Amino acid sequence: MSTHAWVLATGTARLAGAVALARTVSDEVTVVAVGPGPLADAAALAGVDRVLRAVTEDGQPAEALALQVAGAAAAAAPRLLVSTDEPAARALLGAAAARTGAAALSGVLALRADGDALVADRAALDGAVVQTVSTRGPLAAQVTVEDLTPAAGAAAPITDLALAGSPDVRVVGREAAGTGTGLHDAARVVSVGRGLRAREDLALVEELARALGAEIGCSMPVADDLGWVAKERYVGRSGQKIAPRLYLALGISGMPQHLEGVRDAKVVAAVNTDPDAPVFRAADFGIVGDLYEVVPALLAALSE
Ligand SMILES: Cc1cc2nc3c(=O)[nH]c(=O)nc-3n(C[C@H](O)[C@H](O)[C@H](O)COP(=O)(O)OP(=O)(O)OC[C@H]3O[C@@H](n4cnc5c(N)ncnc54)[C@H](O)[C@@H]3O)c2cc1C
Repeated sequence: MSTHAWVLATGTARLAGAVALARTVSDEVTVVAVGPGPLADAAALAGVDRVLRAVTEDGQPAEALALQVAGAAAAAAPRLLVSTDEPAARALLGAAAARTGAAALSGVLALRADGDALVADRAALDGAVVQTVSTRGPLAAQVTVEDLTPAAGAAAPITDLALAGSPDVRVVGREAAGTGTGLHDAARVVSVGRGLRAREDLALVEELARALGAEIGCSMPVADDLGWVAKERYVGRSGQKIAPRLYLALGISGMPQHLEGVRDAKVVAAVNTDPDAPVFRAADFGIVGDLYEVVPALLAALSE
């Protein structure tokens, strides 16, 4: 099956991975680069056949062009539309899916052709299940991929995407968000999950963080459901994406949504009582054990 794909890009993070995934079922892959002008130049190096450039005006968020990009998608009618997990790219994908009538799927891990159908494997139920979804119609896939370094090659040609109008939407203010957690600059992060039994036990984790000169992070439920740690500190797909030199996960199961936040960490270490916890598959170092025993032992070792 020959399938023309459009990859909607508002940044370059994981773009080459998204292009490579689109290519598994497509002979021709076009990146639609929606953002400041230089984005298209970077996208042209992502292993793509051509780039359509939709330049945002000064201070205009990429999502402001969602209807215009969706209109262009409807005119080109690609069989496959793809975005990474970047929030702005997902907004563009949703608009394009609605306009083109494509079936929208999130968390797509792999694609293949089966006769005239496109078949997607996608993560469901918090990543506990991989669903296989098939469609004979157009597909709009938000893909969950690793970052790739594209093979060196010539830059793809860039042409301007003709857009009907430019919406009057501008960023009119900008200030640092949240409480300035320091997570983004931290060389070390000690992060805690639902393996922690009580709020007061956070003191133990904080003591370890102090001893390591680390910032505190957590899984989503610890911040969102339990409210034990500030929401600005939860790590993952819908939380903070961080790149410390050391990420120490204490009592965190390691669901894909959490691990997406530490894809760029240099070293991931995990402590979990369950030897089959998914976190160990992503960890460079792991201790199968009770954090209530391992953390005091680490503190004792650090004080020696
Ligand atoms: C759309 C969507 C977006 C999401 N975004 C995020 C996100 O951004 N960030 C995020 O974190 N989650 C996110 N989630 C939720 C995610 O799927 C998981 O549910 C969540 O990460 C689980 O948190 P946890 O690991 O702390 O808890 P659990 O999954 O309950 O794991 C607790 C772990 O602690 C271990 N444990 C228990 N006791 C001990 C002990 N004494 N010592 C050591 N280990 C122990 C257990 O073996 C278990 O592995 C999202 C989910 C969805 C659907």
